[in-house]
Amino acid sequence: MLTIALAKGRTAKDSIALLEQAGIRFNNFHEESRKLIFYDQTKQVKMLFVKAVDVPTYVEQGAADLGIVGKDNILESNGHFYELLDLKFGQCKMVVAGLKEKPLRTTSHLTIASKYPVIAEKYFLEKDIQIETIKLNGSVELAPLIGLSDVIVDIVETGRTLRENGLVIFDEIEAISTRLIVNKASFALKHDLMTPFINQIKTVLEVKQ
Ligand SMILES: Nc1ncnc2c1ncn2[C@@H]1O[C@H](COP(=O)(O)OP(=O)(O)OP(=O)(O)O)[C@@H](O)[C@H]1O
Ligand SMILES: O=P(O)(O)OC[C@H]1O[C@H](OP(=O)(O)OP(=O)(O)O)[C@H](O)[C@@H]1O
Repeated sequence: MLTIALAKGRTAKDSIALLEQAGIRFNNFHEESRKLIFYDQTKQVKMLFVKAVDVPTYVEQGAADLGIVGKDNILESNGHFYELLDLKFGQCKMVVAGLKEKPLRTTSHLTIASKYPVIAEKYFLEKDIQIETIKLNGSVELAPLIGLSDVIVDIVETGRTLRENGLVIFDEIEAISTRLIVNKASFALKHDLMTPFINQIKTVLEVKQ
């Protein structure tokens, strides 16, 4: 059997739809269910329905053979696993943003608010800019408005949240989308099960292009 950790939340519907198109349909699955484990009709695939940020941990630890999760959480986890496929949904970008009347000063010490401290620190370290990171868990755009931080590192999709709070993008760090990740040992040891599974998903993605 293959175990797949699937991110709850925003991308869950698209993840389930993609697996269905690939012929993997989970019994009794609906997003409002409080169940956390689902089996496909053939009992070949077990799905763990987990918080997006935890998917890399499940896969790295081998609690799941595969994971479906955003590139943002992959980068933030610094995890050791294979990233096999770009599933092309959940598209957005990771940016540095701030108040338009307070442009980014790269010469002095900066305070960054973010849900993604690892990504933020890596970005500014590569630019040789000293930063202090304030970890927030949501509503990150508030931080520069109330003087909690100079800038933010966060996801932008439509740009509406930035716009409605008078913030602008200073730099784009990385394009984000949902990816298929695989535990390294499972990739070797469960190759016979894994290969058809991955190929089915690849075929769906090719048809969509
Ligand atoms: N506008 C967006 N905002 C946030 N994430 C987005 C957006 N568009 C696509 N995504 C992707 O969807 C994934 C899941 O987002 P979601 O908001 O459900 O998770 P989350 O940040 O863990 O939520 P929460 O902390 O509120 O539970 C993100 O990791 C990202 O890859
Ligand atoms: O560019 P937009 O389309 O406005 O989307 C971007 C917003 O969406 C996400 O927040 P989310 O909705 O997950 O809420 P949160 O603030 O609780 O993280 C992200 O952190 C931005 O705030």
